[in-house]
Amino acid sequence: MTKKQFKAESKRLLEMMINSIYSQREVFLRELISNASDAIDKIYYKALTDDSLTFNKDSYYIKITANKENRTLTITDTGIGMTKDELENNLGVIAKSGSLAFKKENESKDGHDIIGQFGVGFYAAFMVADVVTVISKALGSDEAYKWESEGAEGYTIEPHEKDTIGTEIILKIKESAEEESYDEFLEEYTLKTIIKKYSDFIRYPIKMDVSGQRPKEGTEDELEEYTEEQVINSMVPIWRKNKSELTDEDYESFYHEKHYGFDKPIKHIHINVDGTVRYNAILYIPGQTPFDFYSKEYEKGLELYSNGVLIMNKCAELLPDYFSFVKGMVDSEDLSLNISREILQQDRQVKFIAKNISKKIKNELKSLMKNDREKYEEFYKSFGRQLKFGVYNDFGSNKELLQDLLMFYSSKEKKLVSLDDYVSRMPEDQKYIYYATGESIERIEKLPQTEMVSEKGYEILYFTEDIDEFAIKMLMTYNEKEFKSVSSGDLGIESEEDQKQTETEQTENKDLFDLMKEVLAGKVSDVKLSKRLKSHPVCLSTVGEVTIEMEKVLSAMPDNQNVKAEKVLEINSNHEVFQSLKNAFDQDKEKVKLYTNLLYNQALLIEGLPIQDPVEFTNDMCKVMV
Ligand SMILES: Nc1ncnc2c1ncn2[C@@H]1O[C@H](COP(=O)(O)OP(=O)(O)OP(=O)(O)O)[C@@H](O)[C@H]1O
Repeated sequence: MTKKQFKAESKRLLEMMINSIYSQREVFLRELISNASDAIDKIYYKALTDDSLTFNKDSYYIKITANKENRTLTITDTGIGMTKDELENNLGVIAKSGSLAFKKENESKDGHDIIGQFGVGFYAAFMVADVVTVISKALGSDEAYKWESEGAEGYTIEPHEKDTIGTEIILKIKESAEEESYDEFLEEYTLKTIIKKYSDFIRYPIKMDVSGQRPKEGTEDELEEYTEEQVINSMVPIWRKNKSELTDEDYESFYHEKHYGFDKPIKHIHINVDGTVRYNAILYIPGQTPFDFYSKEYEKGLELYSNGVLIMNKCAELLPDYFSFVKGMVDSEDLSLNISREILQQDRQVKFIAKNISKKIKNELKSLMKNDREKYEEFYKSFGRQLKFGVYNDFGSNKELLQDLLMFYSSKEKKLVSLDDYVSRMPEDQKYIYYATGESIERIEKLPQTEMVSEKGYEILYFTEDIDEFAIKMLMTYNEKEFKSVSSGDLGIESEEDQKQTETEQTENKDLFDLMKEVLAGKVSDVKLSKRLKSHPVCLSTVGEVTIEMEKVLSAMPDNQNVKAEKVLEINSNHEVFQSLKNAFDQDKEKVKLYTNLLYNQALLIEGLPIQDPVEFTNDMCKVMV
């Protein structure tokens, strides 16, 4: 059986190419500049093996010239040029990439990597031009040729005059129609912006005649128009430079130039990886929280370059959510791009890079915490919350990675401490990592529940953010030490003797407590004596997973599921109030009810919880007074 070749309707194919590959028209310039850069690179490669050729970088350039009157935009390069055959084969055959073939023949050895690979970029010119004219003279040839096409209808090739080696591409820019304007592609400002955006790091100068006004010599206040040739691109990407050549100021200016932020970054991280997937990255930890950081509008991501050409403004896949504050860029030669160079067809390499980057950021933050605590605290104030969310999210799958970066306010140190700081100085007899939750440090300091733990000399971590307790619940332990809320039923501190005594007193007063429980039915699950309280008469503790702070957070959520903490009212057996309760129980049961309600409401207030019936509470207070 003979195999038949597929045929393509080339006219339709070209139309499809022109209209459906790129989502933004402006990338036509990126494609043509990349081709010009490839063409110069090819001379460079040839010079490596051909002694008769010398490659003097300074004599190679790309020039962009706009002519508003004729509506032409010309891209001139001093690259390798094309012979008649090459014009036919490369520009006359869709999806034929002379550059890819060249690349295969000349394996890249030193980072000069050819950009073109699909053989389609050139046709992007037809998105903005009615007619495309290519005049080219190939290296080593005496003849030049003109290739011309109006798009789908085909093309012509004829001999042409051209003195120098290289290629000139003349685009006859489309007339603007009602809703579609093409005029901007003849505007100096727009062209400059597009060049800066996509082709800033093309390694050859991209020149343009730029006009402006300047004070006229010999006059006081007269201005004169001038036009001068300027190089628009920065050329050498800072990320390809040697770290030792770069100063902090260099990194800072790059941060500002790229508009990553207006602030002064806390830290930069420069990564050069030459492994299975080669990439360079410059990452920044911003100095200030972006104003929209904790809102839905904030978009995370890093700039993604392939060989110095911008592919994506914000590649979200490169950053995990917990490091979403990181700014910067990644450049890799090893990305699998799709033909529009816009989205990645398979993101194996991106995943690999993302994983590496994450590890690197973590290590850098860890060393910042160790070596420059003050700076780390500054960072933590801005983005610590995001790290805690990171511990909590995704069912805690990143907790191992992030736990060392967490910090909380310490009751003893009166400043932020890490979990490692805490655990490493725990006394031998201390079983748990204690924490207390509340709205503010001042409020927590006054919590009755902290009394016993503090008296024992143990350090307490203060949790003042909504997310804190949730993150810690996800963590469960740190260095095999369990976390314990000072409000939890069993603090693991009470001596056996104390416990026995409490149990005895509890049994002796069983009827009193039963009555109090009856009064508070549905509000608390138990009423009991407490040894944790020193000077305060009452407090609330909780049983089970949901704590009072968690209840508060959950009830403030839009999809409030009415989750309640199981509360226990604890009474200080050494407080005079307990004696009053006992007396009331013997003499006047109504008074027990009154006192019980008062004490319960007081406990709620201490916890920052609302009182169900404030009027009744104030009436009860009055009853005690009169
Ligand atoms: N300015 C130029 N100088 C020399 N050769 C060129 C020039 N522009 C295009 N070519 C040749 O034409 C071929 C096709 O260009 P085109 O832009 O369509 O694809 P590409 O650059 O190979 O791949 P991609 O679609 O990935 O950009 C190139 O591979 C190159 O051989």
